[in-house]
Amino acid sequence: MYGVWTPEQVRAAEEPVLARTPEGALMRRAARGVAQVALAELARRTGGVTGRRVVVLTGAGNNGGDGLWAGYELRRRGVAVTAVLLSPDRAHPAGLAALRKQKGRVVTAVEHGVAAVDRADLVLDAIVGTGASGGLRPEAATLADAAATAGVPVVAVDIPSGVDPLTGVPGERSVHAAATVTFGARKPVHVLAAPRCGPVTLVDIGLGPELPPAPVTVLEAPDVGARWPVPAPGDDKYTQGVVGVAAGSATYPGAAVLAAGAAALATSGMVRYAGSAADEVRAAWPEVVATDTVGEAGRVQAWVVGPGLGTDDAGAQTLADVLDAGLPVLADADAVTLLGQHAELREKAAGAPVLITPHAGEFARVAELSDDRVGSTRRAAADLGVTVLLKGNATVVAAPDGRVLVHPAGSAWLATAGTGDVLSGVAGALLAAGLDPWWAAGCAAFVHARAAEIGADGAPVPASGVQRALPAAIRAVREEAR
Ligand SMILES: NC(=O)C1=CN([C@@H]2O[C@H](COP(=O)(O)OP(=O)(O)OC[C@H]3O[C@@H](n4cnc5c(N)ncnc54)[C@H](OP(=O)(O)O)[C@@H]3O)[C@@H](O)[C@H]2O)[C@@H](O)CC1
Ligand SMILES: [K+]
Repeated sequence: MYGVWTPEQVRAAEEPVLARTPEGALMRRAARGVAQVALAELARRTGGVTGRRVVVLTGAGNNGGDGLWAGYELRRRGVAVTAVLLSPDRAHPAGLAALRKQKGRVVTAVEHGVAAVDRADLVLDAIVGTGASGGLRPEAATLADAAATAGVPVVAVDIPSGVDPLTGVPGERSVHAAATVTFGARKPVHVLAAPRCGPVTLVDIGLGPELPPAPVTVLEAPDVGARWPVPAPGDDKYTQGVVGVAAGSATYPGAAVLAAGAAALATSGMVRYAGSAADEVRAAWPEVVATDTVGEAGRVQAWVVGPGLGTDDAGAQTLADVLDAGLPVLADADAVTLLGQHAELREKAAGAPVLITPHAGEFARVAELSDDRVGSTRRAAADLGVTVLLKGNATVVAAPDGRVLVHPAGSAWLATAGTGDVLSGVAGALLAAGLDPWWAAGCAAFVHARAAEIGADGAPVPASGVQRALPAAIRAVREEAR
């Protein structure tokens, strides 16, 4: 796992390090990291570096300074470097002088910049970094658009300019980077807007000891694989955790089949189903023990409730029954809507080991959702007293105690109907196996995304295909944990 820090925390950590290092040393280190990545990209894409053309889009702040110093490093390796200065009077003086001394070309008129970008092999985006506010200004946007139109790859310095460093929300016009080089610590934009950043390289500038505990964690395959519940020699079907699934209806049996099947594939204990889609569930998953009501279901260690449940009185009663059982609960879809509608259900859930898994629309029924998805999810978890998993391009999970994780989107394959039902079955199975809701949510989101990638394999995949790929995904993360 690795941590993510806010731009403010990174700036605070930089201060003491800047104070004890010679002037400019941090920036030089950052710039060398940028140059290394740029050289590797040039070599990979064009087969060489000498004489290749790199354009540095240069803003007025220290991000522009990084770019100019990176340009200087590239000149020393024989690269033809042109810096386009967006604020000529405020360009970083030492960086500019160094680049000029190495005979780098410097232009200030936007049309000259556009012409240079058109002919470039690579563009360095040093327009703006953590000091950004709002989308790109018109001149910067014209240059970024020119790179996109000409199909010239962009390496972003620290962050893709025009994308909010804290929320990852792109401004109206912003940079699409092929790769990003960041310094000191990863920032939220790198995981919330991963597709905008491309692969992110982290350059160590010695901030480690100055950083507070990470406010946001990102899980990696070994974290998930090591925690995935598998039977030990003494286990039987009960000791591994029995999942109860209260989902689906005669009108929507599919949700029940997807959730119950996913639960059956996620861990090897036992799955019980309670609801009006019992026949369909039995037909698809003969190993699932199906009954009509929660009361008849027999003992379980955790409940999955909500997908396809309906939001009428019967649905509310089912949710109340499940919450009254005093077991870990995964509440998704209609169960989230019901929590939004009924204060007494929210009271039952508060403080219990409950995980809710809303998409943005459902989230807005239980809490306020702003552009700051991490902040919104953290607040919702604290206010509701339950763990919250907010679905979306990047998944955000927050526990009431303040722990937050983000699962960066690797692909968009999961944006299809029914995949949420699969996720709920997987997360419910992990709750039944004894994982705490935050870990259950993080591990389920990880494996779910991996299953989508495996299932898709370059072509759209329906939810049942994601479900079928679960064993391969679990196998892969367990393998990576070895
Ligand atoms: N501290 C250090 O030693 C180290 C710092 N490091 C580097 O410094 C970066 C932070 O530098 P920073 O604080 O100078 O701010 P920065 O991101 O360059 O932006 C400010 C400038 O951008 C402008 N601007 C704002 N919004 C804009 C927009 N939407 N579109 C266009 N322009 C916009 C704004 O203009 P103004 O509002 O003043 O007119 C202002 O001039 C950090 O990301 C990292 O790269 C590394 O070298 C490691 C060592
Ligand atoms: K940038």
